[in-house]
Amino acid sequence: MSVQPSVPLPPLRETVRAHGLSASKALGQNFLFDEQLLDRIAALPGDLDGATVFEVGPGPGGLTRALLRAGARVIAVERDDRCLPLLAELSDAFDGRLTVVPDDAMAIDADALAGGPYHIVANLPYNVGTALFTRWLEPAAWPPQWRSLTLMFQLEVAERIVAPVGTNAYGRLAVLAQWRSHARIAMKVHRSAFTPPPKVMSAIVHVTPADEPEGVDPRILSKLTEKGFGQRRKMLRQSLKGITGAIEALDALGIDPTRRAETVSVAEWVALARLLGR
Ligand SMILES: C[S@@+](CC[C@H](N)C(=O)[O-])C[C@H]1O[C@@H](n2cnc3c(N)ncnc32)[C@H](O)[C@@H]1O
Repeated sequence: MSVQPSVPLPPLRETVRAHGLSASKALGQNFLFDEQLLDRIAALPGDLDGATVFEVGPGPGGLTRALLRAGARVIAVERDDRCLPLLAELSDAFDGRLTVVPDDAMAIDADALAGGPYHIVANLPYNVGTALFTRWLEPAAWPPQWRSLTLMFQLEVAERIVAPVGTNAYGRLAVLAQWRSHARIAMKVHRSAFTPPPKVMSAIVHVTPADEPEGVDPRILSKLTEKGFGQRRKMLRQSLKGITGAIEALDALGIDPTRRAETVSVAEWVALARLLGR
């Protein structure tokens, strides 16, 4: 479905030029202007007609326009006040379906703002992208209030999120993203699609909640992987020795303590966390 604005909007590049908005490196700004690409990204969460979407960093609003065209109600958090007049025009053109929160996304409770089920869609600023992502993966209650995450990362980060065990990219991010979620790279995006083009390639990761393994405290899993991958070249008996009971748990599960964190599968980390939580 495609909902057109009630007031015709000029092409985004023109709006940006008219407002004299230039990209700020400090705020991680790389803008997307290609409407077809933006519509493809907005289609990744599935049918958004009438759905609520939380967007971090709308900037001048390219992705926001695509989400609104897809019929979503959008709540967008933007730190850069220079973008607010452009976003206000967008909200008017789409009959108030866009709410802009001028704040730092790190200080925002998205669950409370959305007030019900919602999707998260964002071309994330690289400086807070991973911190926001791990926060969305770590709620105590599961399934979370969000129904899907559709997030643009640098390709290297996206590869770390979906990495299988035993690969160089496999680490804490992969375990946190995979132990109770399905995570996949949905689309690679060439650097030339952005203004200005970043130095590296990007990719969109799509994540949906999966069933949660029983009897696992997410805080224990978080601690274990933090220690294990914090010293990834060390043997487990060394990297995990600061966690009470961890060496005994390795033994009880038949996990060789001379192995390294990157050889421990997601299921093995989960089993370790479960045993330590008893
Ligand atoms: C990569 S740009 C994406 C802009 C736009 N969504 C697009 O796709 O063209 C990242 C956006 O996040 C904003 N931003 C950076 N840090 C932020 C933060 N902590 N909280 C909210 N927005 C932030 C930037 O101002 C910028 O607009």
